[in-house]
This record gives sequence, structure tokens and C-alpha cells, in this order.
Amino acid sequence: MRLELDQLSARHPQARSGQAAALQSIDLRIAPGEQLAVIGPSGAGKTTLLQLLGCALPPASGRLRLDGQQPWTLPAAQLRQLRASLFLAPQVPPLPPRQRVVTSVLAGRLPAMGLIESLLALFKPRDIPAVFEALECFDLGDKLFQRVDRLSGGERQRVGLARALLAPARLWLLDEPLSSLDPERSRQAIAVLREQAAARGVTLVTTLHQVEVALQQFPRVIGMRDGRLMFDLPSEQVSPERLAQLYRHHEQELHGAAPVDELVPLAQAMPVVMQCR
Ligand SMILES: Nc1ncnc2c1ncn2[C@@H]1O[C@H](COP(=O)(O)OP(=O)(O)OP(=O)(O)O)[C@@H](O)[C@H]1O
Repeated sequence: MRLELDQLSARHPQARSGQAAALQSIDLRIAPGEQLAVIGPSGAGKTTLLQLLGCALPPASGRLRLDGQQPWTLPAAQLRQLRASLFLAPQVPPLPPRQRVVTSVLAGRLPAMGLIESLLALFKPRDIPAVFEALECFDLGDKLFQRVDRLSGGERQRVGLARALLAPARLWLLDEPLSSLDPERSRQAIAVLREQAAARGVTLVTTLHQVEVALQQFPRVIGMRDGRLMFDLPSEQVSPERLAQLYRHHEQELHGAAPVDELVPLAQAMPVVMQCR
């Protein structure tokens, strides 16, 4: 899917009057099948950008086009159809706790189903082999019939990502898809998502707190701060100086938590009082 944003601004309906717009004057072009990561400190507007691209939030001003269509000018039926071609994965996937994993993953197909078909799918899951295959990509094949509330946080997050592989979407919008995953699982999940998106010609836009993952695994990286685009560059051109500027006063978010093996000697070197804090 091709994305075009011109001088786009957006504000949340619940925002206080006088609060700055969550997105301000964004100009952006994303070609069909492109893959990019959006980074920036907390509150930069990354999630809001995904909500806007996912037609969950209308622009306050400016123009948004998805494959040449302006979503918010479309009749309701056409807007529904367009939304069915988008997959928006929130940071915490909304998985009903008592549901089986198989049903949760199949929910990725719901936007493209009619009401009766989707109700039937709730009671009698169809195409179980496709669900198994999607789960296997994330090492979760053995959880097919597990209840969602018996999964760990990281497993739930991967179930939420496996949904993308079932969704009949041309645009994947992933909000912090790695927030509950350890580094090895993170690498694996991103590799699967990138590979599968490329195989299907899907456009992939993901927000990431892990700056190194964004730079190492994505060809294009966008830096956001205070609702604005600070840079939009091939990842190899994102210099340490640019990152330092992007995360100024939020340095701890840039460097993230130190790996455990680095923390242990540091903790041992500290006086006991400091270790207790
Ligand atoms: N539902 C909401 N109502 C009002 N303001 C909101 C809402 N959601 C976000 N905001 C505000 O919009 C701005 C952008 O928030 P957003 O969640 O897009 O940032 P972010 O970069 O995704 O942050 P994080 O990395 O912490 O998830 C922030 O100032 C935030 O306070």
C-alpha cells in the first residue's frame, strides 16, 4: 500500500484544550512494500502516527492518502473496506483471556469477514493448519489450543503478531511489537515479520523503543519528537549525533536498560545502600 501524508496534523479527541497537537505538519511518503521503523522518545507521537495511518484517528488538518484514497472522505462502506486492508497491532494485543489461541489468531481475519461468518468462526475455528503455521513462525505451535490467560506476556505479544500473518492486509502497523520480548525473541520476531511482509508485498511500519534493532534491521528509520518528524533517513545515515539530538533529555530511553551481564559487576561494585535503592 502506498502512503502519502501532506502537512498532516492530528489531535486526540480527549486532549486538553491548549495541549499541543500530537502530530504536527507531517510530510511523509511510503512506497508499496516498504519497511520502516519509527523511533523517538516517549510522547513523541509514534503511536498517534500509527493510529492515523490505521484510520483510527482522523487528521485535524492536512491530507492523508492510502493508495490514492483519502479515507475520511469515503462513504462508510468504502472506509470499512479500506480498514479491512490494514492491520494495526497495538502494543498490548486485545486478546480475550478465556479464548483459545487458535481463535485469537483467526481474529486477524475478522475485518474481512461478514457478520455471520465471523460469528461462526468464534464457535468453530476454520483453517487451523494456517493458524498453526503462523504460530510456528513465532515458536508457538504447541500453544494452538492453549487458553490466552495461560500464556506469558511475551507469548501473548507473539500471538498478537501471528495474527498479522492471517490478516488479509496490505499494510501492517505494529506498535512496539517487541516490548515484552527478550533480545533473541525480538530478533526472531522482526526477521519473521520482515520476511513475511516482503513475501506478501505488504508495507510495514513499526514503532520501536529499541533503537539498535531499528538501525540494524530496518532499511529506513524515521525519528519523531514532539509530534514532528526530526529525520527520515536510510538507517546507515542515522548518526550518533542525530540520535543524541532526538533523545535529548531522554537519554535513558536511547540507551535502554543495560544488559544483565553488564549490570551485575556494576551492582557488585556499588555500596550496599545503593544496591537497595
Ligand atoms: N488518548 C489520548 N488523549 C489525549 N492525549 C493523548 C492520548 N494519547 C496520546 N496522547 C498525547 O499525544 C502525544 C503523543 O502520544 P503518543 O502515544 O503518540 O506518543 P508515543 O511516541 O507513542 O509515546 P510512547 O513511546 O510512550 O508510547 C503525547 O503528548 C500524549 O500525551
